[in-house]
Amino acid sequence: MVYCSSQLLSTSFPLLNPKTLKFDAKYSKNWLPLQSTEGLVKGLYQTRVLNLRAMQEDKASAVTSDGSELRVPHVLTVAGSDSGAGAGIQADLKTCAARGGVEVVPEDFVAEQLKSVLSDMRADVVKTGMLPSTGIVKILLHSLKEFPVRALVVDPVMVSTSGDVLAGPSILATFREELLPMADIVTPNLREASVLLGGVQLETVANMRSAAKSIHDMGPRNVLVKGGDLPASSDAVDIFFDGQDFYELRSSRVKTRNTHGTGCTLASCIAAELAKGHPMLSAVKVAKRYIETALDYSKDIVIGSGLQGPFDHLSKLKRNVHNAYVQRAFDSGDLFLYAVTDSGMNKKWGRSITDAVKAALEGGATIVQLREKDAETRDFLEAAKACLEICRSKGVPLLINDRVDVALACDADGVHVGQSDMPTNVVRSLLGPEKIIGVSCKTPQQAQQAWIDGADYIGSGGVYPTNTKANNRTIGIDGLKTVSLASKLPVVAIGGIGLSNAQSVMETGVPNLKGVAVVSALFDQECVLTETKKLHAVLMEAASRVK
Ligand SMILES: Cc1ncc(COP(=O)(O)OP(=O)(O)O)c(N)n1
Ligand SMILES: Cc1ncsc1CCOP(=O)(O)O
Ligand SMILES: [Mg+2]
Repeated sequence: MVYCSSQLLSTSFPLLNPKTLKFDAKYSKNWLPLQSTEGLVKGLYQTRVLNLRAMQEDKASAVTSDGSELRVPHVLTVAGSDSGAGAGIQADLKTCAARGGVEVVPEDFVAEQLKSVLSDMRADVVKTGMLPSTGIVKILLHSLKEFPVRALVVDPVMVSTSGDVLAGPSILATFREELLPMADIVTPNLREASVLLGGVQLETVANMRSAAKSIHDMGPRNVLVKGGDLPASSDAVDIFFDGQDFYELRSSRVKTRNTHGTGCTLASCIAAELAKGHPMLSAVKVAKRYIETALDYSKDIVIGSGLQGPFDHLSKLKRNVHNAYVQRAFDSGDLFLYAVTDSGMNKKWGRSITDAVKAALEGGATIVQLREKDAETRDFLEAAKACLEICRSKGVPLLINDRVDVALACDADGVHVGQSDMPTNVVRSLLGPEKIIGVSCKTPQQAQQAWIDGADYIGSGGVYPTNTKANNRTIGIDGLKTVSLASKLPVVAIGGIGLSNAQSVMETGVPNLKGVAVVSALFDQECVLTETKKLHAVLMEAASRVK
């Protein structure tokens, strides 16, 4: 058992040549001063070249030009070292580098180092991996009581993905009685869940659900039972339980031997997302998608000759090395006033797409979709790039309707697809874990499938008859309710919605109905700005009544 003693907390993609990847003090010359221009600070935030000494001097934060403090998300992991660099601290480091996070604990002063790091650098999240003795667990718990953090992520590493037993039974009682009650999330694989529960057989998804419930009874706020080893399952199914609801998280099983370190990586990714301030369920979903994407990206690489090989944590960074934009996480509140453009309507009123989008944003649109059915691909792409710049300047997500190719080409925030468009799971695999994907659903079955396929929200309608989409079946308020109740995904209502009926839509009383998507009510109008402002006011009024 070794604790990594590197001085460097994290690294950045300019340094991430896999052949030369080292965590070495010599990289400190790459340190960019934290007290600098906002642009540089943002660049730093994105590239995360963090040097321990500088971090200590600057208290892990910087001041932007508007005087606000910029906190650097910080994950401290306390885990074992894997000399093969696929699991343990090495997997944690690479995951945090890929997802944006920081960490390391020196070797022989566990208690002192925990104290010095937690007291001085204000870690947001602590993630644990292999903890070899009750002594170390107790030191950790003592430090966390003295210096509380926002979240504790416990990967109860007792049995590796390869089946090796990594922590003896002596530690089990301490895990159950002391560590788990402190955890915000615990992420056992099937074997670990079984060990925690005294050796019960876990062979089905139903078994995993009851295991998640029983482990939750031991005290952690959330439990993720990972079903990667579930026999006879074509999907990789995990069960997330937050004490109230169960969520079945599915991803396609990537056929590869390179699964070494997936457990560490998943927990590290959850920690990194929590450190960035994302809610638990969204952190877990992003982490699962990140694993799926990274496994798929590196399924064919051959490293070593063992039964399992490591995968490539930094695949996404390598693909997007020139792309400095860091997309913020999707928030269901973004669906509140969803503006969907229509090239025909803009032409009719003699305005460009960009002017239409600018006006909608000024009027209070909270998300924009470019639905340009008649546009030539090249024109669509140019318009999308221009609109994306406008939307990003306002912090509003921009989605592309139907055209995954256009979304990829301009790096849009996401895509909306319908039942006859590209399948959602394929869109997810093309866009990666972070992009926003919306799916049109008219039935409960479609809504359930949307969740399974990795959608972020559902668009449901037409709630009322519409002239905008030909031959569109109207499902009414009752249809909207049925679809919404069939899913935990947030829902936006669409179809024939405008000033006269938006309030009744919002007052349907379904908790996951988060807003309305409108085309003609905004864009088949003389003044987009005025109409958007009016609709915004109606929605605000409806929201205040619902509260
Ligand atoms: C938010 C939102 N919901 C539903 C749709 C409709 O999508 P689809 O069924 O694919 O039909 P087209 O819009 O492509 O004609 C949507 N675009 N947006
Ligand atoms: C794209 C779409 N999908 C279902 S209804 C609809 C059209 C909505 O347009 P409008 O808001 O003008 O009724
Ligand atoms: Mg479509």
